[in-house]
Amino acid sequence: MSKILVIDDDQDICLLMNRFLTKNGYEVETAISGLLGLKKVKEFKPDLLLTDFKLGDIDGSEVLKKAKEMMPNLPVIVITGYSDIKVAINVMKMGAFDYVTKPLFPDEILLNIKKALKTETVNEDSSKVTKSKAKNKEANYIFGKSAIAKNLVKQVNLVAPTNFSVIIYGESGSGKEAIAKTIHKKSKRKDGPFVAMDCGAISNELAGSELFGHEKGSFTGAIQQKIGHFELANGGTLFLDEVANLSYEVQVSLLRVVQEQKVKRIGGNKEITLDVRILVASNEKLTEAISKGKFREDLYHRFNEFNVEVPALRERGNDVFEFADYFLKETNAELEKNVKGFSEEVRKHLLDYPWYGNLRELNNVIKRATLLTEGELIEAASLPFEIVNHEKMLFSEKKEETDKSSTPANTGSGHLKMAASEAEYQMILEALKKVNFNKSKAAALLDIDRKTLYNKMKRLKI
Ligand SMILES: Nc1ncnc2c1ncn2[C@@H]1O[C@H](COP(=O)(O)OP(=O)(O)OP(=O)(O)O)[C@@H](O)[C@H]1O
Repeated sequence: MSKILVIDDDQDICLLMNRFLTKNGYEVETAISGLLGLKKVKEFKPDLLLTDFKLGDIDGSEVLKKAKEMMPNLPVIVITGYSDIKVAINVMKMGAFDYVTKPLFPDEILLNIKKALKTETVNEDSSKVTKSKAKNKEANYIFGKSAIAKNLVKQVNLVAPTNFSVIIYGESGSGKEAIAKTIHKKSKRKDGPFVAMDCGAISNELAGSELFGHEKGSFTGAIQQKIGHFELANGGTLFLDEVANLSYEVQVSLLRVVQEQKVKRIGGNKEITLDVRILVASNEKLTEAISKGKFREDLYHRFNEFNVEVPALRERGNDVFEFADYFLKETNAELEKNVKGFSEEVRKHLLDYPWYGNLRELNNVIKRATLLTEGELIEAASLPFEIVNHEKMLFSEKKEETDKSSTPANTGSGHLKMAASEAEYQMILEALKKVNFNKSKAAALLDIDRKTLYNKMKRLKI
């Protein structure tokens, strides 16, 4: 029976999740603060951690970091509000398995939990699993038809058959790992292992032994021999995601291993000869990391035999529909549903929204919308408020900025009614944002009843 720890400062959510997950066959523990939660990570040793981001004491990123220090392979799902999508992107960079947005839908959480528990982490015997997963993904890989996508395909096809190291740049969630897998699958090494390591998620102390392995007893805590990722990837490809996060000392050892194509486990004497192709990814330019003193220039030159830019989803134009159809098909299969497509209004939002979290965000939005859809088409009502209203919210943010620099004297004249509506619009939007778009809470904050709030939102087209 898998063990799940739920951390949420809302007692009711803890209670509900406990009941729901227990009913679904999990052993559950809950904690109502970050610090209590961390104590339970140590004692309960969960197989999965589900944590809210906004906790009473420390925040979700702190919980994630500390929990990963204690249990590096623990999958962590973080709960955020949709208005905090940038928070979600950051926790993903820090090694969260996934994020879910509020309001919570138990079925969606269950789906994520099952996926997280099924995904095997790279360890001594998992290189085969990684191999077969890469095969599946390649069959379903969507390239898109936009000019920018065609250019990406050209670059991938060009570099894949060579033995070049490649730096893959791209925003979070844009598909860097998917590109790395594709390069591997199109290379002569395709029958060898593809091993991925997320350098953003791992502490400095552990990064060395994850990469190079260690012998039993080589340091306190090394209770067993560990085979490093280089050895696991021998004969295949090693993908180092967020490579600029490795400490300077680890970078020194990494350079030596890459240059000599030989590795010694920490505390060991035997040299193991390697044949490993290295692909790395970063969402900041490594040249910038060099100028900040975060990344070694010699290592950069080793890796920079070729580089590939994965475009942001917002730059791919109509490709968004191809991805959306693909994610819908996948979700239909997963949920045994038969949602046929998207309404015209939804298609418009898919195209207009800036997708800060790229393909990962699109995938999550489509999953939830599919779950909520009972008819044949996904309608705008199943999309998050922030996506449907993003233009208004952008406008309100811009307006806030201009308002800060304006004085009553220079704001010009206007109609009194318009000014009153505008003020009302701003106050309602602010209140909604403050309470994560919970309408009951927003009504309480504004000291009006829910019905009045609904009417005003309708009139003001919020
Ligand atoms: N071309 C593609 N076709 C279908 N799905 C894709 C494609 N590229 C990426 N995905 C999906 O989008 C999600 C994000 O992709 P991926 O993990 O490769 O992004 P990333 O840039 O490596 O993210 P991060 O910056 O967080 O490491 C994954 O669920 C992946 O399966």
